[in-house]
Amino acid sequence: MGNEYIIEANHVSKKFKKAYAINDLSISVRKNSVYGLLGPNGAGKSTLLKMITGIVRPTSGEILFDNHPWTRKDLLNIGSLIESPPLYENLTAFENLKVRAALMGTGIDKCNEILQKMDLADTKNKKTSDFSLGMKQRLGIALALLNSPQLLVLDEPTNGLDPFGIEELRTMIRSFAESGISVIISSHILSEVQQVADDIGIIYNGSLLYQDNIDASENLEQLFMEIIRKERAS
Ligand SMILES: Nc1ncnc2c1ncn2[C@@H]1O[C@H](COP(=O)(O)OP(=O)(O)OP(=O)(O)O)[C@@H](O)[C@H]1O
Repeated sequence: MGNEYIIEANHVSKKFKKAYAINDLSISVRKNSVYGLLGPNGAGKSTLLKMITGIVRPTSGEILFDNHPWTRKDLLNIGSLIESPPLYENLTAFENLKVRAALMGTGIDKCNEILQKMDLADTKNKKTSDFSLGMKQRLGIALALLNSPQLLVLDEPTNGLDPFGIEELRTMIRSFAESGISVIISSHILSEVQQVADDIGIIYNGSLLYQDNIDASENLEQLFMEIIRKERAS
């Protein structure tokens, strides 16, 4: 049997000037699972995800990707959508994918397959400047899937989406995990994470306060509030 985890962060810290955004934090993300990263504003979620995707370098500690120390090469196996999707607004969805595919040496067939998978196949000649927010998010994820990653990192992917868009994305995220892609998703919308995640981690002030499996019967809101309140009071 291979290694159980796609990502393990061991005692990772990130200091910006004088303050720690992440402070001695350790998490483990199981393969083929959806991991929900929760925490209030400013908790350090984005900073952690940026370290996993190589945008920010840890000040100390180590991140393992599939049981070896993270290196830039691992980015070939990581797809990410952090902040807004990097789109050429004057191009169509297919053209956006084609540009990225050419850079990565990926074939056109893959672009068509992903357009289909992300429910964008019928956008034809529409420029992405005319896309709805949901379509733009889906195209952002499509771009992240182009290199057939083992890990998909999504930072607040449902921000600004309507309930239909959120539901659609949830179904897609579940299907990724079922097809062998591990997913890390950050959010501060608890109900949304509860419906999609297998495991959750709650971070606050740069530290991990809680990590466990989650199921529908759990009162996540109560758990979250209790954990954060207890920490604030200490
Ligand atoms: N480039 C930077 N320079 C200085 N401080 C930063 C930088 N990036 C993040 N921080 C600080 O690190 C802390 C954590 O920020 P981060 O964006 O990771 O939190 P978050 O949990 O993603 O918050 P939100 O839910 O509001 O997006 C904050 O105090 C933030 O001000």
